[in-house]
Amino acid sequence: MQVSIKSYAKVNIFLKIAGKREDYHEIVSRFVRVKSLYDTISFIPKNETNEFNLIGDFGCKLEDNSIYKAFLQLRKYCPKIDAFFRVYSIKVEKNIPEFAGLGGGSSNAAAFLILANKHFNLYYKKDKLARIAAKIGADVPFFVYEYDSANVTGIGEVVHEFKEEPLDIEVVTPKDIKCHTGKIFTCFRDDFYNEISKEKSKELLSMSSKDILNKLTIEEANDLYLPAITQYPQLKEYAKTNWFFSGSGSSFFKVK
Ligand SMILES: C[C@](O)(CO)[C@H](O)COP(=O)(O)OP(=O)(O)OC[C@H]1O[C@@H](n2ccc(N)nc2=O)[C@H](O)[C@@H]1O
Ligand SMILES: Nc1ncnc2c1ncn2[C@@H]1O[C@H](COP(=O)(O)OP(=O)(O)OP(=O)(O)O)[C@@H](O)[C@H]1O
Repeated sequence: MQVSIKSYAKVNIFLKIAGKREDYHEIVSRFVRVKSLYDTISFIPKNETNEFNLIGDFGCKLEDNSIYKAFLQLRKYCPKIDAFFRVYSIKVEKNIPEFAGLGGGSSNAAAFLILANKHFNLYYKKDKLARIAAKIGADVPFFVYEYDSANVTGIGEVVHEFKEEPLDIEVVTPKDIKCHTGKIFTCFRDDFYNEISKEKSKELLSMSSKDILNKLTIEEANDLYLPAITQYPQLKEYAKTNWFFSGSGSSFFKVK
């Protein structure tokens, strides 16, 4: 029986804004998993609390943890998991930095859903898991599909695999800069708002990640880069030739 799973980080090869939806923004993006950077999530048969018990180095309260949110969502469909997680704990070996644009929290939630789906023999198809995932966070459906590379649109709920050669990605995360996604989107909305055209979206979604990175500058590839350096000017010290910016930051990446 499988009791542990790798929970990979992602980078956004490009990230453009296509519109607004209530407090959120619709995105057009290529997500690529970083195979060298992952957390490990395990179900372990020891829990002295008789409550849901999450062990790991997190910077947030249990109620805010994406894994706990995933548990609450899944429990609606499968109440028996409640009794199981009073006896078992969830242990997370955390390597993906937080507030880094690498989707760590979202990846952990998806990994929990995938592992639970196997462990409890639920046989939920990916589309059903992705619908549950969308209730937890914008980036969670991408991670549920386990694609190495995918085009992601809507608020993150539309995920299509993009078949391309595997990419070896190097990531640098500034240690002292924690980028708050909401703050950066607000800055984008107030001072940088611009929507990508349908033609440009189509073009980018059809290009390989390597071609996109050869063609675009860091500012062109990621609409959140200028708002991010406006909010966190220290980021500029990390901007180097041929490096790109992931999500709402703070991580930079390049393809090796
Ligand atoms: C920008 C990306 O990193 C791209 O991968 C993600 O879409 C961000 O996803 P995330 O960190 O899971 O973001 P959330 O925690 O859901 O949202 C934090 C805040 O960012 C803003 N937000 C987030 C995602 C989105 N598509 N539009 C937004 O405007 C919202 O104000 C939201 O309240
Ligand atoms: N399982 C988790 N692992 C890491 N952070 C989590 C988790 N659950 C909730 N969080 C919280 O989510 C917030 C953002 O962290 P996270 O690493 O998910 O996002 P991020 O680096 O901004 O990624 P992205 O913007 O690409 O989604 C922080 O407040 C963090 O404490």
